[in-house]
Amino acid sequence: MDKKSPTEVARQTLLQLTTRKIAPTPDNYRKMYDEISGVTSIDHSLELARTLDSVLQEAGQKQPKYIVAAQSINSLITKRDWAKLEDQLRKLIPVGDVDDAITWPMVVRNLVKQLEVNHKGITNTRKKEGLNRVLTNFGQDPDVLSQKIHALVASWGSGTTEQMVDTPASASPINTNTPVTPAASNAKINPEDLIDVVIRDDSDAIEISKLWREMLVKTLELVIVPQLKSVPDAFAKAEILLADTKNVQTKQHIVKVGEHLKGVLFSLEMHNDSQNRIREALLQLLRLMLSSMGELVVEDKWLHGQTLLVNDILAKPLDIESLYNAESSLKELIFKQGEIKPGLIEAQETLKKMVATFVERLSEMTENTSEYQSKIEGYQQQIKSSENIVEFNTLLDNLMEDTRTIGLSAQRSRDMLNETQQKVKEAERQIYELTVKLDQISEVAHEDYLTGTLNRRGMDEALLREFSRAERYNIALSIAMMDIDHFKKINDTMGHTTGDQALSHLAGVIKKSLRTTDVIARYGGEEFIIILPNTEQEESITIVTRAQRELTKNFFMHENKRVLITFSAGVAERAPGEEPNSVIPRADAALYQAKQSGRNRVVGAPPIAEKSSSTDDNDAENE
Ligand SMILES: Nc1nc2c(ncn2[C@@H]2O[C@H](COP(=O)(O)OP(=O)(O)OP(=O)(O)O)[C@@H](O)[C@H]2O)c(=O)[nH]1
Repeated sequence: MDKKSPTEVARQTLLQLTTRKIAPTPDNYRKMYDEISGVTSIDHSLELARTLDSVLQEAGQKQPKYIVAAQSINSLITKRDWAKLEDQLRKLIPVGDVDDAITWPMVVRNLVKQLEVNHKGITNTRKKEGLNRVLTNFGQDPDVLSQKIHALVASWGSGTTEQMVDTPASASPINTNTPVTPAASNAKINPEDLIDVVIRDDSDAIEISKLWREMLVKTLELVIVPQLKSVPDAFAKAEILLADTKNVQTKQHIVKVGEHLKGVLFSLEMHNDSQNRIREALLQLLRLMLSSMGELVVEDKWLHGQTLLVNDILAKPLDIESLYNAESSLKELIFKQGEIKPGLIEAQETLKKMVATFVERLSEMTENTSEYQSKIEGYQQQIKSSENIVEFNTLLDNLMEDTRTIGLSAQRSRDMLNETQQKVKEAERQIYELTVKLDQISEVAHEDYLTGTLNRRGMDEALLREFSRAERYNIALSIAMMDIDHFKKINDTMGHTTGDQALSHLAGVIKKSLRTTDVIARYGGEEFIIILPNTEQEESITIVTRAQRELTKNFFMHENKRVLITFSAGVAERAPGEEPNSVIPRADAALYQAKQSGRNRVVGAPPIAEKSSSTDDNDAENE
C-alpha cells in the first residue's frame, strides 16, 4: 500500500466518514484515519482510563465506594460512553453551588441541635433509632450518609416521620444540587424562620452564634443577675457567668458556660421559690394580724381606716396600682394623725396637771379648815378656863382674826377651784375635738373620688361612730340632707362634665364652710348628707344656712360666666336612742318640704317627740 501523505489521509478520512454517514466525532475520525493510513494510533482514552483507575483504587483503600466507581468508570471509558462517564464523575465529585451543598460540619451541627430540640410526635428514642438505621444502611458512603442524615433531621423539623429515610428503598434519591431542607419539605415554613435548623455555612454560623450569645448576655444582665442581688453567693456566680458568656470563644467554653448557667438557673429557681413562699407567709401573717386587730383595737378607732384599707387590698388579687394608692392614702393618714396626735397628748397632759392642781387645792382647803378647826378647839378650851375679861377679849380678837384669814383662804381656794374647773372643761373640749378629727381622718380611704367628700361606705362608718359617741356622751347630734336645686338643668344645658365640676365645686365650698368636726358625705348623685356632732337642730340650721350663703358668694364659673348653684336642705336632730335609719328619713322629709316651699332653703324636721305624740293623738282619734 502506497504511503499516503497525512494531508491525503485526512482528506480521504473525511470523505469516507461522509460517504458512510458516520458522525465526525474525534473518536470516529481517529478510527477512520487509522483504517485508511493502515496504522494504529495511540488510544489516549485508555491511558486516561488507567490513570483514573489507579487514583480511584488508591482512594478506595479508605473509601470502598471509589473501588466500585473505578470499575464502572473503566467500563464506560472502554465503551466510550462519555455522557454516562460525565454523570458518574459528577456523582463522585459533587459539583454545583457551594451554598447549596450539604457539608458534614453543617450536618453534624444541625443533628446535635435537633437532637436536643423537642419535636412534636417524635421521641428521642425514635430519633436515635432512625439515626441508627441510616448509619447502618448508608455508613459505607459518607456523602450519601451526610445527605441521608440531613434528610432525616429535616424530617424531624418538618414534623414528618423518619419513615422516608428508613431504608435505602424508601429513601428517595436525593439530588445533590437540591438538598432536602425543612424549608423544602414543608412549604408552610418560612425559610427565614429556619436559621436555627439549617446553618448554611460558617459565616452564617458565626453570625447566628453571635446573636444567641448577645441574647444570653442580655437575659443574664437584665433578668437573671438583678434577681439574685439579695443572694450574695448566687449573685457573684451569676456575674462571673455573665463575664464568661461575653468572652465565650470556643466550643469547650460554651459547654462550660452551659454547665455554669444550669447552676445559676437552679439558684434562681430556688431563690424565686423561697421569695414566693415568703410573700405568701407574709400575706398570711398580715391577714391574721388584721383579723385579730379588729378585736385588739376596739377602742382605737384611729386604726380602723388603715385596717379596712389593707383588708380591702388583701381581699383582691394583688396589683401594684392598688398597692401604690393604698400606700399614698396611708401616708396621708399617718401624716395627718401625726400632726394631730401631739396636740391631743399635750391636751391630755394639761388636763392631768389641772386635775392634780384641783386635788392639791382641795387638800389645802381641807388642811386650812382642819387647822382652823383645831384652833377653834384651842380657843374653846381657853375660853372655858379663862377668868379674865381682858384675856377673854384678846382671845376673841384672835378668834375673829383667824376666822377672817380662813375665810379669805377659803375664798381664794374656791376661786382657784372654779378657774381650774373651767380649764379642765376647755381641755376636755379640745380633746373631744381632736379625737373626732382623728376618727374622721381615719376615713380618708373612703372618699368619693369626684367630690372629695366621704363615699357611702365612709358615711356609714361615720354615722355609726358619731351616733354611738352621741349616745355614750349623751350629747346632741344632727343630720342635714341636702340636694342641689335644678341640677338636671345644669347637666342638660352645660353638659355632664360641667355638671361633675359643679358638684365638686359645691362640695368644696360647703366643706370649707363647715366646722372641722362636721362630716360631709355623698349620699348619692347630687344628694349629700352632713353629720353635725354635738350640735342641736337650731344651730345645725344656722350652719347649713351659712353654707348656702357661702355658695352664693363663691360662684361656679363656666366658660367665664358665673353660674349660681343653690341647694335645699332638711335638718333633723337625733333623739336619745334614735338610730340613723330613723333620723335620715326625718331629715329627708324636711328636705322635701324645703323643695316644695321654693328651694334654696333649709327646713328643720319636727322633733321626734312631737311627731310621736301627734301620731299618738291620731291613734287616739282613730280609737
Ligand atoms: N353631672 C352629674 N350629674 C349627676 C350626677 N349624679 C346625678 N346627676 C344628675 O342630677 C340630676 C338630678 O335631677 P333631678 O332628680 O330631676 O333633680 P333636679 O334637676 O336637681 O331638680 P330638683 O332636685 O327638684 O331641684 C339628674 O339629671 C342626674 O343625671 C353626677 O355624678 N354627675
